[in-house]
Amino acid sequence: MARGIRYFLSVTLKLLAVMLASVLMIVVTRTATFPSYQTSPPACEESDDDFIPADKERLARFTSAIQLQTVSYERGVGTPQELVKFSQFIQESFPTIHGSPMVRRDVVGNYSLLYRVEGSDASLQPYMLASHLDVVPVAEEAKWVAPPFSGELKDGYIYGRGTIDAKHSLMGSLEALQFLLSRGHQPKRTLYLAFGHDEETQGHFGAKVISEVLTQRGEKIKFILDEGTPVGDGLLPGVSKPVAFIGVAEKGFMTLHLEVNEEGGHASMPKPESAIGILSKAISKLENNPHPNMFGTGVEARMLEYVATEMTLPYRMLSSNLWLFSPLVAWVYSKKPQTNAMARTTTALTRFNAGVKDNVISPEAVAVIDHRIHPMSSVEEVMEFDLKVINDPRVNVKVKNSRPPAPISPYGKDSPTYMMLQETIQQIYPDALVTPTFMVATTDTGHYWNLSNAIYRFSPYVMTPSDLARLHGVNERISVKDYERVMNFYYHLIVNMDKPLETKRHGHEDEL
Ligand SMILES: CCCCCCCC/C=C\CCCCCCCC(=O)N[C@@H](Cc1c[nH]c2ccccc12)C(=O)O
Ligand SMILES: [Zn+2]
Ligand SMILES: [Zn+2]
Repeated sequence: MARGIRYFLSVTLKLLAVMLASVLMIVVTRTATFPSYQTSPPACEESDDDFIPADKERLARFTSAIQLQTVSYERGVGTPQELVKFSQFIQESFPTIHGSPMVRRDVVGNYSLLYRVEGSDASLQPYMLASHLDVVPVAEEAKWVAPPFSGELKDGYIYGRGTIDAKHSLMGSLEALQFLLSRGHQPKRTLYLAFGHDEETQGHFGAKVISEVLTQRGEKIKFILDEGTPVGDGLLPGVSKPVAFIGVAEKGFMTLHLEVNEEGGHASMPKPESAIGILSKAISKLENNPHPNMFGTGVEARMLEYVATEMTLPYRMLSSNLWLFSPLVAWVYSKKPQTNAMARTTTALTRFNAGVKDNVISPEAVAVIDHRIHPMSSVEEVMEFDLKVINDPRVNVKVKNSRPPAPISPYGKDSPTYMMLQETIQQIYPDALVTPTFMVATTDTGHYWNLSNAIYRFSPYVMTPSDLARLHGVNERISVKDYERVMNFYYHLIVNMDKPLETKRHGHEDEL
């Protein structure tokens, strides 16, 4: 009997050792031979005629754009006079665009702007460059090193609300178009510039109406590029080179209104549970029971694989073997808010209101939860999860607003449009790696799904970890060098869109 057990143990141990050795071999082989998704940057053909300098005039125009306080506060509550002034400012600042017979300008939804630049080849599908006119309000003004609506130049940076969100792309695309038109260039492919006026409050009166106008015109758009993820410097652990993140998808969202109604009364005779207590327990349960970590099931895994060969060895090993290490990477990602946002549906408690007086038991308590839904989950799944966690019929849960995660746009070598975007980025950032990702925040593109199946979100400026807090925060700024890159990025993009979207290099024909 003892011999039998010994024999069984020794066979089991040998089997385990063989399995371990095989796993190790697979890990080592995959790490050593993992394919590179990076392409070398296109040859540089740039001449002086082919470059938009951030000269005095262009910088002055950008400063003026920042000085107009086009703030959006709440849904439907913006700054109409400033938006009108901004519109006039754009008309005066870009006379070549506005005087061109190729350009049609429409004011949509009272303040949003839609430009159509007629291409010479009507058989080609138009494409669209999007941005927005509005900005978020300023808080903590005293902490700014320059007034937030000054557009002041300080140590090589332009400071002000809107510099990276998103007047850089609005002004940069207009500068590029003006530069091209003033050189007598007519694009082959028709292009739209779409500037919503209320993106910061979800675009219900801007982008949504732009989308309706284009739908009425029967327009199908080849691809859409909106504001989005930047060129990260130090944002991705294990990569020392800059990484340009192209947002090929976007999380969904669900805003929940939670309400508890109980009997109020005199504070001297409380019941064991109050409306405030019941609601507090419910939201505390939600905070303590995060939605499942879904890392590895979506684009975030591809993001790591795209840069795997460029990572330092430990990260390279993990990223080229996600079949094995996904749970470990998922755990690491869950440790920091900005990476956790990529791993799961997040739960943010954004509002909590109750009570009117110190000695009155409040009959009512309300809270708002802002969920951002992982691209591989759904509105329904999130709701079901929350109700199970709360598990209390006294808590009334209502959906205020929701949007499912965005469809995933084509990416990689099979998508000529994505590859054109990648090459354009490399023309401006030759040292950067390029990788697909998804946006954890939402953009106006949520209103454009019916117009195109190829929607990308990218902002061509560099962002370091310490810059993350500037977005919607204090001391928002862009370097002069980056603003110059923004203008030249759009310039190259417009030029590249006139070349066949092919092709030999990637083995695909353009289907229009
Ligand atoms: C490992 C990391 C890799 C990726 C790094 C990426 C870093 C991210 C850096 C920059 C992203 C820039 C995003 C800019 C766009 C922001 C758009 C935005 O803020 N939209 C709002 C829309 C909104 C307004 N009210 C509501 C209510 C409910 C849902 C949405 C909104 C937003 O998403 O909050
Ligand atoms: Zn924005
Ligand atoms: Zn914003």
